[in-house]
Amino acid sequence: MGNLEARKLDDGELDEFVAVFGAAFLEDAEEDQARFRPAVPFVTALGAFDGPEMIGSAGHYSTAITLPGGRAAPLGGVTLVGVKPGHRRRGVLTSLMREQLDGLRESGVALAALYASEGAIYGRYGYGAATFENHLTLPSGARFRPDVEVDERPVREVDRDSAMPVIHEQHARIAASRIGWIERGDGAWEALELMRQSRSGGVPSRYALHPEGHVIYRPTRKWTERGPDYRLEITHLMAETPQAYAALWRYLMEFALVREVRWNKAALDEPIVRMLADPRAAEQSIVDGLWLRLVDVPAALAARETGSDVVVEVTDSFCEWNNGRRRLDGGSTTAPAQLALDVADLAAAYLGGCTLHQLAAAGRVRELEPGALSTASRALATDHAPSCPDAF
Ligand SMILES: CC(=O)SCCNC(=O)CCNC(=O)[C@H](O)C(C)(C)COP(=O)(O)OP(=O)(O)OC[C@H]1O[C@@H](n2cnc3c(N)ncnc32)[C@H](O)[C@@H]1OP(=O)(O)O
Repeated sequence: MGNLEARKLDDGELDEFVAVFGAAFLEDAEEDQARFRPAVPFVTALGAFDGPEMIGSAGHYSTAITLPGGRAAPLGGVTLVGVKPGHRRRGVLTSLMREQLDGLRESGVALAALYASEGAIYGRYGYGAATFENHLTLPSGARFRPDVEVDERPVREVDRDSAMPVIHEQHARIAASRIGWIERGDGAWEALELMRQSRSGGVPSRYALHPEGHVIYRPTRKWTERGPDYRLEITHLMAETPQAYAALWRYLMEFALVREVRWNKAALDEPIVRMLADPRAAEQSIVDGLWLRLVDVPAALAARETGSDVVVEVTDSFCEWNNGRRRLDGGSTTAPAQLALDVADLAAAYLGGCTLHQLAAAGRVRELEPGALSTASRALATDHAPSCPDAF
């Protein structure tokens, strides 16, 4: 490899950026343009170059994420990362991560997050798995417990143009109380939706509205010798009350022809599981969701409002400006450290997706002063499991 350089791209380079990302994912060149191009104007696009040839891509959206306590903090939503085949394992991704994290820090963004194509890639850059996704499957017709209250106002199917303004409003209201939810700015929703549609073979979404909630889903139609074997795949389901939530689920579970309802973005503590007369009816499988990076540890801790003065020794080999002792409330200190951990593990516990106790049990947090682990673990724990309904 000649001179490796990673830098911000200008508008004239964006088609090539998409082509590089497409090549990394072994996509068809023309289809890539159609799929991913609409998302590109919303990202800060970086390219890695070997001489004049662009060989790597990485982008990030400027967005915000809801933190425990309800505050929304600016977030770099990292996406479109790829390195062309033939140029891998020579540090190209590392150069892009370097450029991106330096840039985010310079622009004062304390948090970055991404969805990882493979789980072993991003820990080395200080990302920790901060939310988990519950891949949920329910058989059609599964019954609620008798005490579940359903808001009986009707759920109605509407077209996309009628649905989107209502969905935007409901999302904005609900997001403030959901840890891990990402702000949806102008246009970003449409871009994400296009990308998602392309991943599901182009099947268009259907939209069903309740006065206090909505569901976006796609049907898979299948017939067997024994009859219909349809499946509904939820992409978004959100409700402002438990009763509206129950109404949406009942709507989905009473569909004719359908055998199964699936949702790959349910939360770990998704209420539907506890609403069922037979909780075993729900099949659940858990995978990592959003990976989080504390770009600026003191600023990230201050935004999180832990209210804890436990002193942690943070190690960060990729962003060395974060190395050192901090109070959990973000304040600086000269007091001795009570806990020691890597920045990726602090990120894993930051939204409440796992506890410091769980990390310590895996040998990933060291308690330096007796009692400090419990105090700190409680300070970061949350009432609800963080989740993120979006993929980007
Ligand atoms: C947020 C997103 O967009 S996720 C999408 C990520 N993109 C993809 O998965 C597309 C297909 N894959 C690729 O394009 C590339 O293989 C990438 C981007 C994953 C890695 O790019 P590379 O330029 O090969 O990575 P680079 O050479 O900088 O590797 C740095 C380190 O990560 C390791 N690494 C890279 N990829 C992987 C992997 N898939 N699994 C485990 N380790 C990995 C390397 O071994 C290296 O380790 P070392 O520092 O100990 O030697």
